[in-house]
Amino acid sequence: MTVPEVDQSVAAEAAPAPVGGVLEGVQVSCWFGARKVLEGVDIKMDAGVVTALIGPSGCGKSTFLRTLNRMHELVPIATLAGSVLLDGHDIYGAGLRLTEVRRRIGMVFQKPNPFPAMTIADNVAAGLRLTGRKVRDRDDLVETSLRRAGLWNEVRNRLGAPAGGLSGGQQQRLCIARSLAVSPDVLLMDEPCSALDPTSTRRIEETILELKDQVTIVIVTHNMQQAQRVSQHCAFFLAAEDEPGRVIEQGPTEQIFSDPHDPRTADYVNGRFG
Ligand SMILES: Nc1ncnc2c1ncn2[C@@H]1O[C@H](COP(=O)(O)OP(=O)(O)OP(=O)(O)O)[C@@H](O)[C@H]1O
Repeated sequence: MTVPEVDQSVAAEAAPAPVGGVLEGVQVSCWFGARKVLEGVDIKMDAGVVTALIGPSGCGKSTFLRTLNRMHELVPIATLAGSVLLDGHDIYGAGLRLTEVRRRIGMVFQKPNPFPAMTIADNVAAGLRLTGRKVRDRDDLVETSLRRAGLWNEVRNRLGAPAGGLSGGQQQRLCIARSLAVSPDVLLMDEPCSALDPTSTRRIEETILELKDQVTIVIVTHNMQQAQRVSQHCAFFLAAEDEPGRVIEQGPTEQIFSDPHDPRTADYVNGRFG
């Protein structure tokens, strides 16, 4: 029996275009007080692509991530140069309000941070209140968001129970659902699995891959296997002694891991330091 060939052009046409924002850091430099910690970072984070930020501790990955939804400025001594564009509009410019920036560019943190005494359903809807959004069918939004975060089947019968009763991995997926409920264009994830066991980690990674074409994802990770499993674009950050961090190399994840151009990238991805 012959196996029919797949017409790639038809398959490509049939696949829906990825949804999500295009986020671009342009010559981003950061300071804490007089200390410069990041130098001239240029990274384009495309829709339909998971971008991984990798590099040893202290090289500025989280700082860069926090510039991407204006969380960097929450630190009183923090300053920034350069620009961050969301679909071509500067998120630091006058045209975009801060609440709109934070709605369109969500963040998931290292440690799951649901409101523990609040119900599971209320946690999902909490972002609506914070961003001043109204929805016609709250129950539908709760279900859709939990489904997108891969948590629905596990919690559908206890939506009124407190979120504090969920496992760590479930709490992290609840936080992802809470972020998704306000329809962000971009989801920033700062080591989202570092507090989780391997099974929960795999579940989050599956969720990331399921969401890839629905929202642009940028993830900071120390786990090289994770970067390879979930990302398609990868940027390697490094800070030399007493120097600010910078991007040494970036490109398709496969190339960064199999054929890095810079010997420092090769040393890092092969575990020779960091
Ligand atoms: N709130 C802050 N005040 C002063 N310095 C800070 C602050 N946050 C970060 N830094 C400094 O900025 C530099 C970059 O830190 P950052 O957390 O961005 O690095 P990182 O690559 O994300 O590290 P890790 O992988 O350990 O999280 C470090 O030298 C750090 O000490």
